[in-house]
Amino acid sequence: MSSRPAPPEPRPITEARLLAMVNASGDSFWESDVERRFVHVSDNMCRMMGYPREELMGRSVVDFMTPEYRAQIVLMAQSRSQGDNPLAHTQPIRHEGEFFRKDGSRLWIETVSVPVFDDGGAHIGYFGITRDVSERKHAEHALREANQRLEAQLQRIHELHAQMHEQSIRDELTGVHTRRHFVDVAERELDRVRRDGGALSLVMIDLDHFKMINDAHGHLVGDVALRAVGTMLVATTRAEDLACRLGGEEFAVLMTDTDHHTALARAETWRATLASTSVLADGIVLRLTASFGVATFPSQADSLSALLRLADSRMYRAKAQGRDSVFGEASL
Ligand SMILES: Nc1nc2c(ncn2[C@@H]2O[C@H](COP(=O)(O)OP(=O)(O)OP(=O)(O)O)[C@@H](O)[C@H]2O)c(=O)[nH]1
Repeated sequence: MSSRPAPPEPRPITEARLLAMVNASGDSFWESDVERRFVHVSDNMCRMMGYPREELMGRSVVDFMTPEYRAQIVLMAQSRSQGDNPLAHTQPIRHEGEFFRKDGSRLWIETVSVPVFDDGGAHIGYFGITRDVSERKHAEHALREANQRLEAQLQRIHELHAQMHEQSIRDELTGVHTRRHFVDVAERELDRVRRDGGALSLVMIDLDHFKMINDAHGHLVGDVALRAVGTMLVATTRAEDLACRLGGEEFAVLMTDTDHHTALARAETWRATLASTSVLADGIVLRLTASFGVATFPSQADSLSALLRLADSRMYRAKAQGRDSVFGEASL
């Protein structure tokens, strides 16, 4: 039977072995006086900084910091000295920043430092462990950049989405809204009036003798005229109004919170504007007029279809009485 080997003798830790252990950890170790001038730097510290030991000894750790890092350290020192915690100066502090290496390159490091006191309790300097965190910092930077790119792409997608939506509800030729969008919004607005009270009005607009323009000058000239009407409506309607092209040379404007009297006056303004404006198309000067029918919800019609029918019939009354005019209830 073999006897068990005797247990090893406990070894007291010596400074040399302690340093070997610190070096084996891969971290860098240093000690400074109260002015933060190095009084000891480990092999790893020299390697990491790219300096021979003799060029580091006696220099202040602050000399190697980038200006941003220095500013951060000054701020930290200020906030610690302003604090009322008497233990503040005995606590370890952790900070991150960039050092300049001997070859001028920058190195991201993380440092934990603690104040050092002599046996009599006098503050004699600092002890620090410093670690190269460049890889993590570069990864964080790359991640931040990737996030920023992603956010920019998302923003662009939102913009395109909004642009596509805007295009889908706009009539391509005239720039006013499409009939479908008009019906959606109008139904919602009628519901709102049913719920909250008030009134809204609809103006139906039909260009006069438009066929003659097409026949005399061609469809493209007719298109220019339609575009001019659209531009005039977009420019002269309020943000809360909804101008649309119902089809062909027929337009409509839905006016929220507008009584019949006001709607008639607004329609008269559009009639006069159109009649006094010349449109230049392909070298031809066109004079346009239109007939307007005005109807108001809920006093004159109880649904959207009834409102459209009433405005349409009044628009035909305006045509019948000689065109270039506005017809509404007050005209009866
Ligand atoms: N250029 C062009 N013409 C269009 C468009 N849509 C409809 N039209 C024309 O608009 C004209 C409408 O004519 P009509 O409905 O007879 O009415 P009008 O000539 O305006 O006469 P009144 O309405 O009675 O004053 C037709 O010639 C259609 O071809 C379009 O998108 N572009």
